[in-house]
Amino acid sequence: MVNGGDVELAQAAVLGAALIDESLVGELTLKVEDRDFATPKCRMVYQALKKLFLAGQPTDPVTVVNQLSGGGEDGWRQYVMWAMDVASTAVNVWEHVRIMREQARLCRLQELGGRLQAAGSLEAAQGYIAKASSELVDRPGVKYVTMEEALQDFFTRHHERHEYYSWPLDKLNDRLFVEGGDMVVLGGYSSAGKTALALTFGWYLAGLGKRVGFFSLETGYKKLHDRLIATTMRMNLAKIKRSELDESDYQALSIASKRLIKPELELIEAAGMTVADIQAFSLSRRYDAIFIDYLQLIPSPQGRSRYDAVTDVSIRLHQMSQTTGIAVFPLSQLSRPDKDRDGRKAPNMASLRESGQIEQDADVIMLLYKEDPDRPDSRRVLKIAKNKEGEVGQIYLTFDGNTQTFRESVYDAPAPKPRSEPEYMQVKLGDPPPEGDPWPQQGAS
Ligand SMILES: Nc1ncnc2c1ncn2[C@@H]1O[C@H](COP(=O)(O)OP(=O)(O)OP(=O)(O)O)[C@@H](O)[C@H]1O
Repeated sequence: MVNGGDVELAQAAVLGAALIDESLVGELTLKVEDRDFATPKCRMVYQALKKLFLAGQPTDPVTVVNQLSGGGEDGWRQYVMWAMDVASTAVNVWEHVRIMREQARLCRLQELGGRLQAAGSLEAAQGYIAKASSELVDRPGVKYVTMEEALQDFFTRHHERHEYYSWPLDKLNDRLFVEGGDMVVLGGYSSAGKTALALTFGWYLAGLGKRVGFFSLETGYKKLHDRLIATTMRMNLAKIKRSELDESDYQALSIASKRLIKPELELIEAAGMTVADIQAFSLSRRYDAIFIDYLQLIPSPQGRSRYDAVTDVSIRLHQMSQTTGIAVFPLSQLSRPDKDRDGRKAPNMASLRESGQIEQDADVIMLLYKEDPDRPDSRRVLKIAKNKEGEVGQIYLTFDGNTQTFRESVYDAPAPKPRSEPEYMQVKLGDPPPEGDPWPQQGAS
């Protein structure tokens, strides 16, 4: 038999850790089920924590005791204090979760054993044995559905129009079916405008009511916010940078201030953050979508080579999107292509720098590049290079660097390739005139 005192100890250590370190609660709610707590009392505390967390309220000891006791004093305070005492720190919480889960499973098996002993028929005994075997193979976190459950879920899901993430570009709305749990990579060469475009996307999603985190591993929040003001207010970025705003600018900002502070977009200075840090922070801030600028800057413990490190980060980001249900938008640098004869070779998925793993993990890959690499004001091409749920293709965008603003180009086709010299000049001196001379001499019949 599992010792009752030991069982309660591991559970109390887990609950105590969550009470000591509030940032753990999000991850616990995803990884720990109610049934992992064998004791009803511990389960109640866990349910109270979850309820508060999901309602966006604090999960500190005072709030939790209040939630449990409904304002009246009935012993919960002593229990909560004791649990925090048992844990003392949150450092070993995942080891305690493992012990607690094993003990809970053993308790369930022992209970089934008792029922088996008292079974009144062979059929009932077989039922208990089947349950016990599924307890033994059942792994926490493995989700599975039968065809019957899947069909029921299908009807529920498609009864109403499914809401996918929206984009500020109509042509993306036509092609992409992105939802929570997807990983969408935005790749581009340096200065192509990845950050500017990602900020535009993040701002737009936040405006639609999503909670969005923008993790920048390369830029401070002030620079990002200057850009956001330029694009949302259509103000000249250089003017903002030089602090040359005039009276009318301040007036416009003051009129727009409500609109500027409403979106739930947060800018995070994330230099040095690992994927685990980003995940824990995102869960504690309850983000629906996160942008990460940019993937190659995320440190990895698997740092033997750049290839290993980037591969590891990509796998972890993918796991994070899948296990948390957060839509993850990592930005990625591209390696320079060999130019083709026109000097315009477009990037492809192989250009995603340093690891082919990114290509494997992403649900959608968009690549942003200048149509004419030699012109700063060139149109941008947004190439949908991978789209698991829809069509690939490309979209032409104009980019106004002054206001950091992207728009769909009216001319929806590649620009004509420049010719180094007019065709007629390419006829070498001494060659016979081309047939059907398109530039006949004046007066010739
Ligand atoms: N005041 C300005 N006027 C015009 N263009 C500007 C101004 N400030 C920045 N730009 C342009 O805006 C673009 C911003 O690019 P952005 O930083 O978003 O690119 P990126 O792809 O994220 O690059 P990196 O990977 O180097 O961070 C650049 O092309 C830059 O030249």
